[in-house]
Amino acid sequence: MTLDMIDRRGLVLLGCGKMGSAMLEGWLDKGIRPAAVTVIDPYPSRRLEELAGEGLRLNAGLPDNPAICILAVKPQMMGDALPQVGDVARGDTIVLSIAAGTSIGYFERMLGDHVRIVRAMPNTPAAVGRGITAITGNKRVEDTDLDLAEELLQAVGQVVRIEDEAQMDAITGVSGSGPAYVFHLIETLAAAGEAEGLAPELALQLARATVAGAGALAEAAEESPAQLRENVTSKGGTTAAALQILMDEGTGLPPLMLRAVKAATDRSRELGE
Ligand SMILES: NC(=O)c1ccc[n+]([C@@H]2O[C@H](COP(=O)([O-])OP(=O)(O)OC[C@H]3O[C@@H](n4cnc5c(N)ncnc54)[C@H](OP(=O)(O)O)[C@@H]3O)[C@@H](O)[C@H]2O)c1
Ligand code: PRO
Repeated sequence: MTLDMIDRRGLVLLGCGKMGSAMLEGWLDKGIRPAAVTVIDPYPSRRLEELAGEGLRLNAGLPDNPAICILAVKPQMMGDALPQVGDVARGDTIVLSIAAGTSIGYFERMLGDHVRIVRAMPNTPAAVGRGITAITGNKRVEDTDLDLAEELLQAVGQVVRIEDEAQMDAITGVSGSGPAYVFHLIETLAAAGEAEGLAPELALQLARATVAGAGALAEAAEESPAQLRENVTSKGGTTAAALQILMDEGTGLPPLMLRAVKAATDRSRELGE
């Protein structure tokens, strides 16, 4: 129903890079027609040009009062890019920003505090419909607006609603940036396999399938991640030998992950200053 309404009134996407294009593919998959989408991006990808051949409006004028306008440019580019969609502030279009660190207050100052603003933090597994996005809105946003944003974002994965915008920084540090930590885990697990004598392609295949399989099991199983870890760990066996290093309170993953997530969270706060 909601996606029908978006399809009818139109969706504007400002910035269609890694995150914008990941979400766009999900929306097209869910049945939003290319003709309902307007993309503004100075250097469109080949894929966007292909979609323009199917009716997507590329760097064209804005539709009259679109249902939603998604802001997906880098935080540092937002000030330059935003005037291109300033007209959406005249209607009742929902403005949904996915920019890290950039506060609702910033958009209220730039567009006016009468505008319905939703701030969201998605992640790139959205490209395969397995993202998770946190959302929150300003005072102008009504429940039905959040329902619309939620339905749109559910097209690319799970959605959680939060009350306190300040939590967005930590959410960015955990799930927004988190896929990169997991990809780095794959890289380092494969490199460690190579160091133990495995061929590079085999090491990468093992590491990739192990992380993907463990992730799927963690999501599907009723047991906690701690229990699933214990299920792998035989007393006096190989996993216990590795976990002694990985779980070391002083030098293992716990202090390292604390520092990494804190660095991302702090950077999100800085971007908002
Ligand atoms: N990537 C992620 O995992 C992720 C996750 C959550 C949130 N985010 C947020 O999503 C936003 C986009 O990140 P991204 O990783 O997708 O970056 P990106 O790949 O650089 O995408 C941004 C896009 O905006 C375009 N752009 C630059 N200036 C513009 C302008 N004036 N008007 C319209 N478009 C313009 C860029 O074009 P050029 O490349 O030609 O400059 C690029 O295609 C950021 O605010 C980021 O904080 C990203
Ligand atoms: N990518 C963006 C960044 O690195 C925001 C979360 C993931 O700033």
